[in-house]
Amino acid sequence: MSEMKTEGSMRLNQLPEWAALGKHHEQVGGTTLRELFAADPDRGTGYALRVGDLYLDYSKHLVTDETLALLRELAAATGVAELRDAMFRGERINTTEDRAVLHTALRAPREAVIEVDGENVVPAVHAVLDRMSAFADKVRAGEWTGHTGKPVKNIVNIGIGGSDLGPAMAFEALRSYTRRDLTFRFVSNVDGADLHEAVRDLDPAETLFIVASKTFTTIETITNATSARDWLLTELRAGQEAVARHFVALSTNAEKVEEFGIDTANMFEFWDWVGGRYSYDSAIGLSLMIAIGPDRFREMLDGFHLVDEHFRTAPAEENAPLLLGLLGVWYGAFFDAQSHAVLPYSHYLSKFTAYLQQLDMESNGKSVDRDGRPVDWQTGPVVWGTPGTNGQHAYYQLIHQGTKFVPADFIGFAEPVADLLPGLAAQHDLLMANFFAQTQALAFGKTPDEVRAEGVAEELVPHKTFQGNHPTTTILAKALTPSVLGQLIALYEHKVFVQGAIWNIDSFDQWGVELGKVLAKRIEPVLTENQDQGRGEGGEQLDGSTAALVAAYRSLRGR
Ligand SMILES: O=P(O)(O)OC[C@H]1O[C@H](O)[C@H](O)[C@@H](O)[C@@H]1O
Repeated sequence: MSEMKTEGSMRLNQLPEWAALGKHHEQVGGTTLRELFAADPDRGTGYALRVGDLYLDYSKHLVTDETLALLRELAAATGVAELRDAMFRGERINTTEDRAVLHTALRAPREAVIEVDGENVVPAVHAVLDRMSAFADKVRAGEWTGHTGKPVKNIVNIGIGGSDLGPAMAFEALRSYTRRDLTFRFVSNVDGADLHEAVRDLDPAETLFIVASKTFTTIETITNATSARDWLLTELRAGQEAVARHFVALSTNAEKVEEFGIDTANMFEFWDWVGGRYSYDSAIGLSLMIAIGPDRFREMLDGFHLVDEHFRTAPAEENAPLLLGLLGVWYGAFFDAQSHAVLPYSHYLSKFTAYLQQLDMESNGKSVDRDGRPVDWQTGPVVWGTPGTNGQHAYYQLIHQGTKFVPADFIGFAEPVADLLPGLAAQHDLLMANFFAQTQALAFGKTPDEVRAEGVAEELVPHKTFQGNHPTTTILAKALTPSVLGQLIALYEHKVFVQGAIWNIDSFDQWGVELGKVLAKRIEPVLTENQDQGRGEGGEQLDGSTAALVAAYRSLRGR
């Protein structure tokens, strides 16, 4: 780490490369996309990249060749490539937790050698994948039976954050590849309603709970898992001995798994160098593997690996994660963009943006640099969005005509999924026509003169004018396959990495989630016990607002 360029050295906004971008922005920041396309009619093909199965169009961005060159110089000056190489080498680049960051090892081929503290981790990765495969095959074959001897048919993943969003998102994304005769549910919220709705119509004798938690200390997950165990044992009128057939664990913490009562023979392991939000291609993906089968799961891993290799080796000019990362830095720093929309035109990607929220916002929602100094530049954006075309009839209005500047990614597929009901595939062109039309409208808008030419009354002209100039990336692939999903996720993982490297923040810790956890623990007894309402667990005075809210809650509950 000591050779990292930015550590302890010049701050991002003191770099000459930063100043050069600022000056460049003053010169070209007002240039419109209409002007850029008029100046270069080949922009549509020139500003595009192919990575694996992904076609990535970045022509509708407010950049010129010079902007891109300056941004790449910034990446060079901030040591993005050096930090990337350090990550792939297994160095402890997560400095605040003193950990390596090696989600890329989870999809490395069997013969690869990646060392952490002198030990090659790849054999262990594949050993777990093999165990997962054997288990998934058993469940899929109806050979994994419950306590009463019935084959398991319902799989309920209990986890939260990275131990939920990844498998839940990928299950949804790859639904057409899943075993439709098995039922999959994902429980995350500590609100009992979540587990209630997940199990109320299930036969416990046919239900397998997968308790997914990296730490196995997360209160929501342990609470839900305990309730699930109580439900199962009560319903089956069985004792502790039934647990082994109905509960498996995905974790890095064997001790806690055992403490919970799950036999470590039924535990699928991963490692502290896998961050929660980077973990669904680890053992955390077991529910997905059962759903789509080990072969499809491995295809997905190959998709991830393909983009890992691209990120590691492609020259800066053609490096897609680098490009996407730099574009976000450009808009955050010089256009004051506060948010970034991700708008998939696939219903199967309905959880994709929620997944990216954790990936991006938990990684780059930081305000001190790697040396603990406050940053005085924008870091991670608010990531948001839902699948098209639904958003078009809801919040796109604000993107088109509001006062906010919202760069957006549009993700679409040339083909509908294979198993749609007869006739429904014909709707795909309509979906995609919307997909193309939206980025067109966002980029080029409609001028007042164009509105007038349509005979619109003068007083309505300002209302019907579209300012345009809203930048978008379009990502197009032939179909949403397991490999393509892996490629997409790796693309975003590395984009987030690039931005964190440039902003000089630790993208791999998440201290910001801790305070709320601690306070919830202190407040809980005040809600449930006959305790002085104004005081927390330790007898400390609660702040006025919280004390009043607790009093209102207790009164509503008759306590
Ligand atoms: O997998 P677990 O250890 O249960 O953690 C689940 C989640 O909760 C934590 O609070 C972190 O904010 C997340 O990064 C993590 O994915």
